[in-house]
Amino acid sequence: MSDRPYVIDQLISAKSIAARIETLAREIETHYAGVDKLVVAGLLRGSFIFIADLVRELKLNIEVDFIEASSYGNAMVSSREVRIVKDLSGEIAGRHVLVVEDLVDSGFTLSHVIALLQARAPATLRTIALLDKPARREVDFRADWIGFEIPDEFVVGYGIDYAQKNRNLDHIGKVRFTD
Ligand SMILES: O=P(O)(O)OC[C@H]1O[C@H](OP(=O)(O)OP(=O)(O)O)[C@H](O)[C@@H]1O
Ligand SMILES: Nc1nc2[nH]cnc2c(=O)[nH]1
Ligand SMILES: [Mg+2]
Repeated sequence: MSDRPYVIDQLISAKSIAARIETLAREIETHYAGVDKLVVAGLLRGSFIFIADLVRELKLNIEVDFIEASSYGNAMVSSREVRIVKDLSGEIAGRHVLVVEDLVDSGFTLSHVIALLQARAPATLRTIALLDKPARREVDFRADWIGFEIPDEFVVGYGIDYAQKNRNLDHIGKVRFTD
């Protein structure tokens, strides 16, 4: 698959992402006003740029943790088997947890991770996803905060890869095959 020639067309600019994150950060600050500490847990690898930008906008007392899940490998469709590659480093029982994800597509990844974390009895557990592709949903799942709803396109950039490439683009693009 990944040896097919392709180009990347811009879908969401770096400026639009930054503006949207500012708005989301204010909503999250309002939601957690009065909470003394929040665990912000990023889902690796795709969310690494989003979480870095989001936490720098949040004027809250936070801790950062990561969990790594993978279900796509180098493919463009979900294997439907979500592998936990790395667990959170810290305990979350009784704590307020916000899970940060780059993209909800079929919904398998985030719903699996949320079920796993919910079983650890956090005080609250919420989710934020930069991108939502509702047309592709296979399990009933909606993040609590969403950056952008996008059409059914295979996207890359701003942390998101195609066969491990393009994560370093500063914007979101869509893959267009040229063969
Ligand atoms: O809603 P879903 O259909 O489950 O798809 C979304 C997930 O797929 C991608 O992760 P991937 O498994 O490719 O791993 P990565 O984050 O390490 O790139 C993306 O980062 C989301 O985590
Ligand atoms: N790179 C990439 N990975 C995904 N995983 C689920 N949907 C997508 C997508 O649109 N792009
Ligand atoms: Mg991911």
